[in-house]
Amino acid sequence: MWVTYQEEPTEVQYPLDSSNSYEILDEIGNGVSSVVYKAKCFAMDSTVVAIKAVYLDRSWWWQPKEKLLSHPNILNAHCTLLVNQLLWVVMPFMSAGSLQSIISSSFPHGLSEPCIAIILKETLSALSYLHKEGEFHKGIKPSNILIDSNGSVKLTDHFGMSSSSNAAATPYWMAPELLNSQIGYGVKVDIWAFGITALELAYGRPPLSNGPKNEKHEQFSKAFKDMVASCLNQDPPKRPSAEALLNHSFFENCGGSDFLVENVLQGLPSVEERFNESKNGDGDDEGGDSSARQSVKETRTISGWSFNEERFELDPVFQTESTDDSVVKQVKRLFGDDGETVIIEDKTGRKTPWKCKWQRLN
Ligand SMILES: Nc1ncnc2c1ncn2[C@@H]1O[C@H](COP(=O)(O)OP(=O)(O)OP(=O)(O)O)[C@@H](O)[C@H]1O
Repeated sequence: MWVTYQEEPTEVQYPLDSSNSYEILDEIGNGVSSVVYKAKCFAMDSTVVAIKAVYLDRSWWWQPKEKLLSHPNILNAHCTLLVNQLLWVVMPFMSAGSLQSIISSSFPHGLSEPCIAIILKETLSALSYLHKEGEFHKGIKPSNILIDSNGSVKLTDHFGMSSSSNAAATPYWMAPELLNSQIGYGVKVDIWAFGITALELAYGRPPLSNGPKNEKHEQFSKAFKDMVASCLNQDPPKRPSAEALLNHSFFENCGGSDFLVENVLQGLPSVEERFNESKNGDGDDEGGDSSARQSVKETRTISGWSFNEERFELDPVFQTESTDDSVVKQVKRLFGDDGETVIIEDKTGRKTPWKCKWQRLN
């Protein structure tokens, strides 16, 4: 049974009859296993909603969770319904769309620090709540942070994410421990992904993605660099909790939603215009990690990324300390032989080429 997360227990029940109650208006985004539409709900005075249509056959990691979550920075579904082979997640329409779509359309070199601070603080509030509830998100990235026309920030896509599978995680935002089957992982994978998200908001692209090298790091404050560095600690227990991060000096004197409206949302094309532009443009899609399909020229190690605060970039060198041949085989399978481009294919058939290098340490 699929269980819907609700904003508050409410008397208003969105209709579960797809054919007569909703009219699809526009496609506004897509992900690995879903398409997102802007739609109208007739039974609710033609309220505009977003419908995420999830292909159940491509979503092996989706697992319903029987828990009611309620937090101002978490976007909850109005209802979910089954339409042919699709699961429709009907949710409030966040008219400014995701940060991924905002950045790729209008801020290709990233946002200013005061804007980043507001967005990240709201995201942290949601994360701190989720972690206290014993949940973790595992999909923290700009395409899962949505903004409304009034500048409110909400985290989405926690619906049914399985905490027992790492399949849902996407390469750029994946914490090192998710790549090592021998060690466990927990809520700190969200803190790692939060750190990568911070870098993406600052640079306009996640570290290691394709594109011209951005030298913007000179301009970042010490507080920002320190905050990001703490999230990108290779040792999960050493990463701060979401709650502790909320008290970081980077978030002191943080502005409010009006500041985002003035400095980010004004003049922004509509979410549907942006989506059409991205479809007609250079092939960059809304999935947020499409450039992962290009080869990544850096080197990696199985123990993860090493973060260099001074240079403010990740040194992606994968290494394995294991003498166990099966681990080495797994590394080879994932990363190929030294210097090779390997194609990682997930169960949805999505292929991601990585140019990688790995070395055995012992
Ligand atoms: N409630 C919403 N309101 C407005 N726009 C939305 C809403 N939900 C999603 N979108 C838009 O649709 C795009 C794709 O969303 P989706 O959740 O499918 O992306 P994703 O997180 O990249 O995919 P995946 O879940 O496969 O990783 C978002 O980047 C955003 O622009």
